[in-house]
Amino acid sequence: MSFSNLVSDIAFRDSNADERGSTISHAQSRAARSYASTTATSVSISGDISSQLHAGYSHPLSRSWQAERQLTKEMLIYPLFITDNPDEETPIPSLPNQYRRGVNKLIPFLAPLIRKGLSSVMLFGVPLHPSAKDALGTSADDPSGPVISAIRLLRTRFPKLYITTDVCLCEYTSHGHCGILREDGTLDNAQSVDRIADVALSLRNRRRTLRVAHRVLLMSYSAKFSGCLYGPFRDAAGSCPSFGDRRCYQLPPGGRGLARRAIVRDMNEGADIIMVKPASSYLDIIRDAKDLAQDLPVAAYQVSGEFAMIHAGAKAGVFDLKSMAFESTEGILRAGAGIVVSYFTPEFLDWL
Ligand SMILES: NCC(=O)CCC(=O)O
Ligand SMILES: [Zn+2]
Ligand SMILES: [Zn+2]
Repeated sequence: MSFSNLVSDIAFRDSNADERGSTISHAQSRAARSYASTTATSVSISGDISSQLHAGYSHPLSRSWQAERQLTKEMLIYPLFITDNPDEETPIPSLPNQYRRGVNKLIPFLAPLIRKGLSSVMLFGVPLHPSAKDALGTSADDPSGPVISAIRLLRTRFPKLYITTDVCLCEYTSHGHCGILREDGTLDNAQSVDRIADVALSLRNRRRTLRVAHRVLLMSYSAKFSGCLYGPFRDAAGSCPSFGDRRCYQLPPGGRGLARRAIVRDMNEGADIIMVKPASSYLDIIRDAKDLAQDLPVAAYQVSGEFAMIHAGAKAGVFDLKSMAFESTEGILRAGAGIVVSYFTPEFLDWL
């Protein structure tokens, strides 16, 4: 009889001990309870089993072993806002410690972070000149625009830095929506997808297709929910819609089924990474993504509103900033993410 058979046999006998009388030893009974409590939830167990869990949290190391995944520096992607004014460095009021920077400010800012272990950034373009915005988001693929200039610079100066770029039109459209609109103000999906694909190609220096451009990894914002949590980002990026909202092209917060369908669709279309955003209010969706896309890394974007809330809570004395930053991130990892896009990245590089 194998050990597990033996234990399950004991577990069975123990669970019926009240009626039949038990002859098993205390130690056996504990093993049996432990087995039963993890595998046979329908079996009711009498007696005090709480103390046997204590070993798991009585020591910092045994506590750390309880996590399937520990946060490491490599999991973090740091979002950056790049403006078209090369010398700019302006704090973003609603996004504590975050700045809009021009390309001339990037190297001095990033060099110390890279020394501390920063491995990846996500670039967002923030054109400040009103002339940079039109209905089609024409400047999104301007070769002299801020993002493409920043990519060139970072490639040269930090060859090991993993550069990711947001591909969207909202920073470049006069109406602030993420795609191309029809005359009645609704989103023209087919035209938008074509345009966004062109922008993606331009970020990869006009290779024929992204797939031909080897080593381009496609991270899909598969499960992007509409809602309140993007507010500070829109301040930062100047991408607030001038009318309406994004509810017709981002998921409704209650729409778990739609999110699951979007994840499966994107997986079938060849996404390399599935992203869920926001993160903390959508932990079930992160878990869904990990279950549905088992062979793909899952990323979670702890968005600007989540970051701002944690700062606001800490400032109000509700909790300690560092403890809360870790706790929220642990929740995101526990849900299933292996990559976290986070404005806390510079702090984590110090804390980890
Ligand atoms: N594509 C970028 C966003 O959707 C905004 C994220 C944020 O609010 O930080
Ligand atoms: Zn966006
Ligand atoms: Zn957008």
